Amino acid sequence: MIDSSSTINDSGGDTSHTPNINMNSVIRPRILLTGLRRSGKTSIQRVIFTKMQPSQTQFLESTPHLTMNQFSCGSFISFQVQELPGQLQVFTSGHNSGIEGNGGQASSYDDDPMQSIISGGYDMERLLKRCNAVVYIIDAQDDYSESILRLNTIIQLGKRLNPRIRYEVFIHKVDQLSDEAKIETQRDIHNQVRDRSADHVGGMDLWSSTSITPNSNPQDILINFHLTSIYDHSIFEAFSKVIQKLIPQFGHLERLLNLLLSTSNIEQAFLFDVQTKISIATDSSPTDMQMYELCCDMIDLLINMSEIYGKPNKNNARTIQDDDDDDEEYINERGNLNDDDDDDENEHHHEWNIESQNETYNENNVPLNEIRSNSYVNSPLSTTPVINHRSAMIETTSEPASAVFDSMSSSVIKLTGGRALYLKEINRHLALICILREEALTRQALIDYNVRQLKKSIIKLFRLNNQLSRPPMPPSNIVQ
Ligand SMILES: Nc1nc2c(ncn2[C@@H]2O[C@H](COP(=O)(O)OP(=O)(O)OP(=O)(O)O)[C@@H](O)[C@H]2O)c(=O)[nH]1
Repeated sequence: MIDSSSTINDSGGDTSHTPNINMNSVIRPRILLTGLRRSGKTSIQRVIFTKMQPSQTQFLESTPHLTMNQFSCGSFISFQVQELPGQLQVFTSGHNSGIEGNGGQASSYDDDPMQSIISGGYDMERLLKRCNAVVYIIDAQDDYSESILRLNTIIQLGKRLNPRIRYEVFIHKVDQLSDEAKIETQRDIHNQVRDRSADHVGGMDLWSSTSITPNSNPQDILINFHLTSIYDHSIFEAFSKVIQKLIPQFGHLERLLNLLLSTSNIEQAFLFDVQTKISIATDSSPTDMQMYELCCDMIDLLINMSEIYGKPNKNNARTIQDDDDDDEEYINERGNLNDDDDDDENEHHHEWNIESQNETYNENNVPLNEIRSNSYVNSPLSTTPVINHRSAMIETTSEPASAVFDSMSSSVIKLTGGRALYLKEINRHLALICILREEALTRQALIDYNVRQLKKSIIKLFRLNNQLSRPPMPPSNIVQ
């Protein structure tokens, strides 16, 4: 996805807009991603959003400047990730409300067009005022006392400027730690952050109301700790939790999934963004990490099998303009419901029933005619990070949404141990994955029906949201 219309100023905020891109009207939560240098900030983004192999991240170079990526999943979720470089001195002594310098590294940027930003300092106050969540990365393999000090400084500043910020602390690179060491490290970091926070308020322990389970009192600090690594699914799960808390519709989605569970004899349900494998919603039961991993593997399996054995659907030949259009068609055209009935049959036979068409593809497997007519880059549906005009500050990649994930995509996998996984496409970017007992599949027609109703409800929910977030159109009879 990417919105190529905005530029960011030294504080990372939007400063200009082009009028014709829908995404500008969509609420876009901001995540400030920070931590000491080499803690793993860039690696996390690359692994989640650009499918970089974890082992490749060791060749990443240090990020010298503030970067901003904008992401969206379907027409549903859109958010910005601002990565604050680790090597910068965020707070200089005697001035704790802004970033004054760059920790003595200005000289290395003397010829850099970004110099004014670096030497002029990032406006930390503005960054914190405008962000919804701070994701703070602590390298668990390193001595983390300095990192905790810095986190605490940010928390104190944020508490004053924007008490509603959520702090999501990723205790990162735990792949090298034993299970006991992980728990011990988490406890130690939690205690240190709490103790330092208590020091700052004159010994008063705000943490009695702080949280791992955040309290609703706006004066409280909303802080959560996650054990993460790019070498397993923990980073996807942790980032999913961050995103879920920022999605205004999450409560509605959770209720819809709960309803599906209770009516269809399903144990757990996830709504996944297929491209990133971020789960944007789950039912309210506790997440089973093993099942979460199986769901991620199921997405990979389905996409890989479809790419090998499937062919792009004829329906995909039309240009990708907006999922809203797709959604409307889905709701309005009985034909699509019939397609779903075909899907059900497809599930039984595990076929990748995608019709062929004559198209030219680029190296990313994107039909060229689609690129010409409406680039994925500007599609509000794509998950692809898009570059901004201020290219020195904006990271970009161009991974298109999968050309083979469409309304025909569905699968049922029976696991050993009597359980099964059930996957169904919701829209071009979202998949519903359910975990259920194999016996529940004897009533698969009921499940299919309920899933179709769920799909319609989700599409309507987000259509409504999009309508509400768009500025009202001026009456057509007014001459401007
Ligand atoms: N073992 C392990 N190494 C990791 C993990 N995540 C990142 N790394 C490694 O940590 C190193 C630093 O990663 P980066 O992503 O460049 O760190 P950064 O925070 O962006 O660094 P700066 O740009 O300098 O602030 C790389 O060698 C990564 O391969 C992880 O989960 N486990």
